[in-house]
Amino acid sequence: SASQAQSNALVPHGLGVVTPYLPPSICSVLELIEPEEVFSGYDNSMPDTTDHLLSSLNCLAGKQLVRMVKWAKVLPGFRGLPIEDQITLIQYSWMCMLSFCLSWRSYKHTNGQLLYFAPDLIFNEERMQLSAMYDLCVGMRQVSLEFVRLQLTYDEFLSMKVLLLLSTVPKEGLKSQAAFEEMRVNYIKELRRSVGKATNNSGQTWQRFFQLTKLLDAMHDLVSNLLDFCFYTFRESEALKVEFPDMLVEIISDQIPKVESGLTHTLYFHKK
Ligand SMILES: Cc1noc(COc2cccc(F)c2F)c1-c1ccc(CNS(=O)(=O)C2(C)CC2)cc1
Repeated sequence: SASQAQSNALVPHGLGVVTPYLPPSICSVLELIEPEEVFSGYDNSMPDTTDHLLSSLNCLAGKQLVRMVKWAKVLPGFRGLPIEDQITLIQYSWMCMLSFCLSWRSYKHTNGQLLYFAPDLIFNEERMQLSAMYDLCVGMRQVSLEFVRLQLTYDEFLSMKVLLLLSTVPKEGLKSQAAFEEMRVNYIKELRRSVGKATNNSGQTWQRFFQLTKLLDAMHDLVSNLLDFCFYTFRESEALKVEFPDMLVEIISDQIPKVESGLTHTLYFHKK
């Protein structure tokens, strides 16, 4: 059996004492491949204007997307999916992933008080008002405050983030639905392990797992409003003087027709 093979795969070293070889755990790989924080390059000396704020958010999103694609390519199990499915999953989940990472940074750096888009682009109440998406910012801050209430751990965050990558699929199914479902089940197990660690495998484990999967479901409702705002801003970008980097233009142009013709399907953990 695999575990027998594992225990036989003893690694001899200098002292003649052998230690059993154990492959790195999934959560240690997720910690290793997590991208560094990105600076937005926002010119904080300039007065805040709506178009300057939104254009800077877009520039930041473009940089974060480049890192997200690099991250996905080394994400355990993702490379095994057909390239078309890899592209589809990133295209459908990018807003959800960026938002979830925003919530984590806001939780870690500001305890859910501010929206920590980047070290040089932090939204306080005033910038949220000026951004023309106050309600969306408040919604995001609520997610951050939920992380504070739950004292979300890094390992729980990392496995939840992979589950968000694997939560929006084409209605007609992926090219390799079986490979996708196997990967998704593995990361649900990984989340379960992270929750077990966070609760010392007490009776609280299942209650916490329930709360975290409820939180994942809630992300989709917020993100669908964000996407509406995104598509509107994208269509009116000339008139609104909001710049979109090429990376974003490409991904949004592809995504709009699919979302608006109802071709996407979100996998919820709980019934509505
Ligand atoms: C970067 C980045 N870090 O998190 C997020 C997502 O979270 C939110 C983004 C804005 C307001 C919120 F309340 C959010 F929660 C992004 C991000 C930035 C730009 C775009 C595309 N542009 S856009 O039209 O959607 C817009 C938002 C600039 C107006 C998409 C994501």
